[in-house]
Amino acid sequence: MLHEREEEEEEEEMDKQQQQQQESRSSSNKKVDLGVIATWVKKHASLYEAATRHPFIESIRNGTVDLSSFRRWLGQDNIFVRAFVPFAASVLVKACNETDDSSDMEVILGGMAALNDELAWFKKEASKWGVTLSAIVPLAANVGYCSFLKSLMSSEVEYTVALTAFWAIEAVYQDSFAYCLEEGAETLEELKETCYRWGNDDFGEWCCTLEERANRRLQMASEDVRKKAEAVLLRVLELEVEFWDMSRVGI
Ligand SMILES: Cc1ncc(CO)c(N)n1
Repeated sequence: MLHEREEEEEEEEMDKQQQQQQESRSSSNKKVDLGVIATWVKKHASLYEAATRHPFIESIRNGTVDLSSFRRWLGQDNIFVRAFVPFAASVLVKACNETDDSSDMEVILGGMAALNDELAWFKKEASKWGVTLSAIVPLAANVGYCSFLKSLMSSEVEYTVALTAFWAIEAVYQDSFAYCLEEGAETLEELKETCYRWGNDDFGEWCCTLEERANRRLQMASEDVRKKAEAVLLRVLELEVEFWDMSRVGI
């Protein structure tokens, strides 16, 4: 009897160990599913949060935003988007030169089509808010960000690195403005169109597709290129924080 009981306990112990091994295998699989970019967003969560939950964005979401801050942001962002167009075009050129996968080109082209509407939207929105776009001078944070974009256009910068920056730039705006459209947000009615411009679900889905394309390239990239891409992601997040800072009055 005692011998049989010991055998049963041994079998139960074996089953338990196999169960634990199975669970650890499936949890490690979950880690693989995260993807390189989501792993970096998790690793640098405080900087990502600083870029996507900035006080300027919080003030839009809770309805307390100073409208002169908003006007300043609008005038500066129009300048940024005009510098972003050639950067996006340079990512498209790198995609055509460096990848065999034509779906990257289609995803990037999709983003560029939106940029065309965006330039027209800034003109309309500026006249709604009495902002004379032609009179706006780029402030220091904007000059710095635009020159960073220009540096990424160099042929020395790998497609995978530029694609990661492209994703980060778009994803910060999508995440920030979607936050202002969430249930319970108190965003002013007259600011909802701006938030919707980047916060809408279609743009959100496009950003996810862009993230998948970037992850695919990052997975197959060398360690050196992955390191450069991570550094560029962090730099974009820092520049986004400085851009929001610049928009607040008196800075
Ligand atoms: C500063 C800045 N970052 C990202 C975007 C997204 O297009 C934008 N319009 N402006």
